[in-house]
Amino acid sequence: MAFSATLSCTVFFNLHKNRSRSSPPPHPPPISRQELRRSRGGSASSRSRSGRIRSFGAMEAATAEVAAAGESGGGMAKVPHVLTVAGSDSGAGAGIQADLKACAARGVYCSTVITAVTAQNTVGVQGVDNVPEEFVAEQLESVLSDMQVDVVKTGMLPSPGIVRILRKSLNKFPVKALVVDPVMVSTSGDVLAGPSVLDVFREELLPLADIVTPNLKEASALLGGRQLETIADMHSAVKLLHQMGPRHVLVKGGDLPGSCDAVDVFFDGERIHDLHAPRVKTRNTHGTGCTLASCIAAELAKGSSMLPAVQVAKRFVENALDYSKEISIGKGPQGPFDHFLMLNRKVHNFGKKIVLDPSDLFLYAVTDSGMNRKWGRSIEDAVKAAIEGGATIIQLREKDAETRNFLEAAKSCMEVCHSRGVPLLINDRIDIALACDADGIHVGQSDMPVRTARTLLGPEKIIGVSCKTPEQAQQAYMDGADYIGSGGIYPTNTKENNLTIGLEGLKAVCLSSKLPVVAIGGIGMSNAHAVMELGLPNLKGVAVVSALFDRECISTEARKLHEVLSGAAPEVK
Ligand SMILES: Cc1ncc(COP(=O)(O)OP(=O)(O)O)c(N)n1
Ligand SMILES: Cc1nc(C(=O)O)sc1CCOP(=O)(O)O
Ligand SMILES: [Mg+2]
Repeated sequence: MAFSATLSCTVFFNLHKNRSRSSPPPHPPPISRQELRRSRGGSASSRSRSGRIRSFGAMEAATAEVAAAGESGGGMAKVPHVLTVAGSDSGAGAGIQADLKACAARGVYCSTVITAVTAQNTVGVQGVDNVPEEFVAEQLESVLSDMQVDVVKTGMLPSPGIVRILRKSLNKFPVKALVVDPVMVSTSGDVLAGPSVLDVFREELLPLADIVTPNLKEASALLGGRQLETIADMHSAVKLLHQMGPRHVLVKGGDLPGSCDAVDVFFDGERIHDLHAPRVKTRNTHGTGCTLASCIAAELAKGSSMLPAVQVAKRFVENALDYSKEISIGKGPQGPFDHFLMLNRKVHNFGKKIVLDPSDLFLYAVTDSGMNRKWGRSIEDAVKAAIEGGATIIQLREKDAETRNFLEAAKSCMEVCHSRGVPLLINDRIDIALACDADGIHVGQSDMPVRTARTLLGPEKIIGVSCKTPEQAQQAYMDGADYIGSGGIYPTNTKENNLTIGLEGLKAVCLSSKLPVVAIGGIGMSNAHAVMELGLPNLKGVAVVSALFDRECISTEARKLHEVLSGAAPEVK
């Protein structure tokens, strides 16, 4: 493997070195089979007519090595692979860049054949430079001759010649599916493929397509300027487009006037499906067409059939738009969205606090639904009062709450906590933590294992784990927990059948782990000082339930406890 990687880099470097943007060399014909054969067995590189060095010998050797490893069952797995044949968008919202991001987000490898380079931003398209047709052919040959492409997805095909070249390549190197996004006009209204392309597009490409995905304007152009203003018009359009040869048609109704849903119409040659989705209100829609088509291609590459592929792709785009509503890139009317935001919300962070500061454990307030009910308080009001009194971190421990109520309360508490700069953790329920985008969770020894929780939550979330023994404390560190909750320090009525480990047990846990520790169980005004007096460097605070929430005035109790912990006031008996 390492050997092939070295050779591949050499090939890239040699080609790259010899291509200067300022003085483009005359383009040589695509690599011929003969040329490849000539170079076999000979030197590791050969000089083409343009003077560029091509390391065909090296490339062949590398290919042979990989093929041999595959044949010998060397544990190599075929990765689903989409090749996008499209234009580059310098603003990276659409085109090749959107295709790469969409495929990566869907877990599919994406190679690229660039047909044109656009100078583009959120305002519009400032310039277009088509890649010479021979060089589009060369890119196609390079990828398709080597890389086991499953699905080809097309975007901007700016000249009839490029469409013909693509058709020839597809005849030479058949793939499982062809997804055609007939990009003609950019979202800003700039023309990316003129009327001269339309005929050859209809005649040469659509008959090969497994699906074509025009928006209303593109469908209208393909149908000779037919007016498409209603869903009934879209129904006629899909049938007419189907007669041009593609096996499936998806006409996207995003621009349909007066509809509150985004309705796309799908036709498989037999049945029409109206695919409804709620319209996401956002400025960040640049690149949705490219992304949708790439996601369809990605799902097909994974082995999906067409309708499920379209449905998954639609949901992905909706989700990405929804998650990206708040982002602002560029000054123009239409911004790009973020394909990875739903995976990496915390990377963006939007100014929120994300990692645990050990001093956050100082006065750790853990809620209890029974106590709030008893005192007639909402969880949100209880949390507000605890923070007002000085709580430094909140855990929602709602053992008997119904899921939907818990989630709604958790969302409100997130607002309360974040507006006050206090982290919010969820006890036990990773589903709730994910759904409300909490700062993390607290798990016990019989809850979800820390490693699994980490995989689900990602590297930025806080994970606390309960430990009663030194062994558990060592394991918590190895599993990647952020802190330890250790108890019960004293007997408690809040948690049934809880083992009391005492101050000695707490000391043993603290000494056997490098993690910050918070003490819990039966702690209140009368004994908090004794706990902190142990003076262990990683003992960072106390966690309390009843001492705050089973009292008449939560904020007053929190304030008094804070003072005791700070050593600013004498112990209250
Ligand atoms: C800070 C803190 N420490 C310990 C616990 C107890 O968690 P667990 O052992 O999972 O028990 P339950 O709270 O789920 O009953 C905690 N919640 N918080
Ligand atoms: C939730 C919890 N965990 C404990 C442990 O020992 O791990 S003791 C406990 C209950 C703590 O409630 P109070 O502050 O009312 O005693
Ligand atoms: Mg638990």
